[in-house]
Amino acid sequence: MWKLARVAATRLTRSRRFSTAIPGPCMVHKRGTDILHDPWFNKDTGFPLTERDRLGLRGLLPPRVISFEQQYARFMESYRSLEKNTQGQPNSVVSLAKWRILNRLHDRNETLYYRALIDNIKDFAPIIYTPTVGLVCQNYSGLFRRPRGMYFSAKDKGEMMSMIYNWPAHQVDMIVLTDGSRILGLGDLGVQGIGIPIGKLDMYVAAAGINPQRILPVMLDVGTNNQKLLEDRLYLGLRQPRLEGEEYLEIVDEFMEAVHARWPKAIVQFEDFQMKWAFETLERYRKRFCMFNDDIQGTAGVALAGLLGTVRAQGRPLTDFVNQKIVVVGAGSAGLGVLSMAVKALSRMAGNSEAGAGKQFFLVDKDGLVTKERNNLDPAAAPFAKAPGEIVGLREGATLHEVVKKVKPHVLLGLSGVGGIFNEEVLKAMRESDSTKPAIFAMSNPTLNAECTAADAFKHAGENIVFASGSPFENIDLGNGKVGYVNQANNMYLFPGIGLGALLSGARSISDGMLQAAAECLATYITEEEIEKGILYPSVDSIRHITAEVGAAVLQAAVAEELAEGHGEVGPKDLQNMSKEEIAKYITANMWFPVYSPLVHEK
Ligand SMILES: NC(=O)c1ccc[n+]([C@@H]2O[C@H](COP(=O)([O-])OP(=O)(O)OC[C@H]3O[C@@H](n4cnc5c(N)ncnc54)[C@H](O)[C@@H]3O)[C@@H](O)[C@H]2O)c1
Ligand SMILES: O=C(O)C[C@H](O)C(=O)O
Ligand SMILES: [Mg+2]
Repeated sequence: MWKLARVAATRLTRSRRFSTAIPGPCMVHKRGTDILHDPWFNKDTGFPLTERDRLGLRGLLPPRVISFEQQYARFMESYRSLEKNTQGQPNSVVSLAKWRILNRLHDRNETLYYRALIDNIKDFAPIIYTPTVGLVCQNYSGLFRRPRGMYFSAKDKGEMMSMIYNWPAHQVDMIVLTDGSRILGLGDLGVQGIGIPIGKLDMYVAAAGINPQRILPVMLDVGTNNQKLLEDRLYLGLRQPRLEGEEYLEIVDEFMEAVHARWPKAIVQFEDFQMKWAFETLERYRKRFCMFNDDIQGTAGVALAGLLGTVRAQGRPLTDFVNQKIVVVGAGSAGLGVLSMAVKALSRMAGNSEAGAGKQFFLVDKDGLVTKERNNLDPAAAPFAKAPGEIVGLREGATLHEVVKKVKPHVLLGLSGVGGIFNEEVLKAMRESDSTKPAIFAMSNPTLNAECTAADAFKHAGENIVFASGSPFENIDLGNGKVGYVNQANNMYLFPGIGLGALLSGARSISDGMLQAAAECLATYITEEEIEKGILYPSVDSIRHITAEVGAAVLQAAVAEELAEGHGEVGPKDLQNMSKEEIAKYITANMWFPVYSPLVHEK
C-alpha cells in the first residue's frame, strides 16, 4: 500500500522534469540588469527573445538562448568535474569547494539552483545542510561574499518593527530563526550561525516545496560568548558578550512582534538556541504564535519514529515499546525533548496514565547518570532522574559504561554533541544488551561530533545492530555480501512537513497533537521488508514524498483540533470537508516546483 503510493509519487516527479506544460506567469517590478542581478527572476542565458524584448534585456546577454535542460546539464557537468578534480584532497576542502559552487548558483539563479538541489538531493543535502553547513558556519566570516536573509542585532532594539519592512518580499511563509548560541554540536558561533537557517530553509524549498520567494532566514545577534570570535578581526557580528535575562527576551519579543505585525500567518522555526532559551522561548511563544522549536520538537518526533521502528526491527509488537530499555546520553534540548515525547507516547499506549511511564528510560549527561540526588538538578531533567536505589548497583553520576553494563539497554541514543563518547568499551558493552538486535543512535552533528562512527558501531557492538546517525555515513560492508545499513536520524524528515502542514492549514499554533501526527506518519512510512533490513527512515531521495505525507498528517491534526484557520482562498470549512485524497492533492498542488515562469513586467 505504502509502496504503491511512493512509486506513483516518484513517477509524478519524474514526469515533471523538464515538462513542456507552460507554467503560469510571474509578475516582476524590475527591468534590465536589475532582473539579471535578482536570483529570484534571473534565467541567465535562458531568457527567450520575446522576454528579452519585453524586459529590456536585449543586448545585455549573449545572443544564443540556452534551454533550461542545457543550463542544468552544464551546471551538473561543472559540478562533476569539480568532484573529479578534487579527488584525494582533504574532506573539508572538497566539501567547501562543493558548497562554493552551489552557493554561487544559489546567488545567481534560484530556479536552476533549486532544480539541481531537488533532483540531486541525496548528493547535495550533505553540502548545503548537515554536515557541511557546520563547516560553513565555522568559516562564515571568511566565506562571506553577500548577505542572505535578515540580521537583527541587539543594537536594533526599538527599530525592528520598521526594519522588517526592509525585506523585499511582500509575503513570507516560513522563517527559520537562530541566535547562534548552539550551532549543531559546535557551540556558540554567534552571527556565523546564519548558515543554519539558510540550510534549513533550503530543505524547506527542496522537501516541502515552499516558494523560495517566501522564505526568510534570520539571525538574532545578541552577542557571543565565544572568545575566539570576539578576538577575530574578521568576525562580522556584534563584539560583545551575549545579552542575558530580560534584556535577551526583550530582543526576541520585539522580533516576534515585528514578524507577526507584517506577516501574521508566517511560521517561525526556532533553531539551535542554547537549551535554557530553547525551552523558555518555546513556552513563551507557542500559544501566541505559530512557531515550534525544531531541536526539541522536530528531533523528538524523528527519534520517536526511530524508536518505534526499532521495536518492529527487533521483531516485537509495537506495544512492547513500554518494555524497551533506552539510555539517552545528553540532557539538553534535544535529549529532553526526545524523552518527554517518548513518555507521552508510552502513556498513550498505557491508556493515558503517566504513572510509571518512562521507568525504563535512563538519562546520562556530562556528569554521568542523572538521579534525584544530583546537586542543582535541572528542573527540565528532573522527571527523568532516577530515584535513589531505583536501579540496584548504579549510583548518581555512574559512567556511561557502567550504565550500559548494568542496564543492558535495547537502545543507546546519543544527543550529547560529544564525538566518540560511544567508545569501544561502551559499544562492546552493548553486545550484552537484552535484545539480540540492539539499536545505536549516534544523533549528534556534525560528523566529528557523532557519538560514534557507523564503522565502529558495527565493529564493536556487532553486526546485528540497528544503526542511525544524525549526519550521513556510508553503509558498511560487513563481508559475505552483507550490508550494515546506516539510517540518517535527522530532524530533516519532519521539520519541513510540520511547517508545510501548519502553513497550508493556516494553523493558529502548533500543538502536541500535530507533532504527534507528524511522528506517527514517519513511523508508519517504512514497510515491514525495509524494517527487517534495519531500515528505519526513508531514503533522502524520497524526502519530498515523505514531507508531503507528513504535511497532510499535520494538516489533518490541525483541522481535528480546530486550530486550522485556512490558507489563501481555502477556508477552514473547506479544509474540514476535504477527504484524505483531497488533502493529499491540496498539499502537492501547493508545493512549489522550480520551472522558468514567463516574466510579466508590472510597474
Ligand atoms: N540528529 C538530529 O536531528 C539532531 C537534532 C537536534 C540536535 N542534534 C544534536 O544533538 C547534540 C545536542 O544538542 P542539544 O540541543 O541537546 O545540546 P545541549 O547543549 O542543549 O545539550 C547537550 C547535553 O549533552 C550533555 N553532555 C555533554 N558532554 C557529555 C558527555 N561527555 N557525556 C554525556 N553527556 C554529555 C550535556 O550535559 C547536555 O545535557 C548536538 O550535537 C546537535 O547537533 C541532532
Ligand atoms: O541541523 C541538523 O542537522 C539537525 C539538528 O537540528 C541539529 O541541531 O543538529
Ligand atoms: Mg538544530
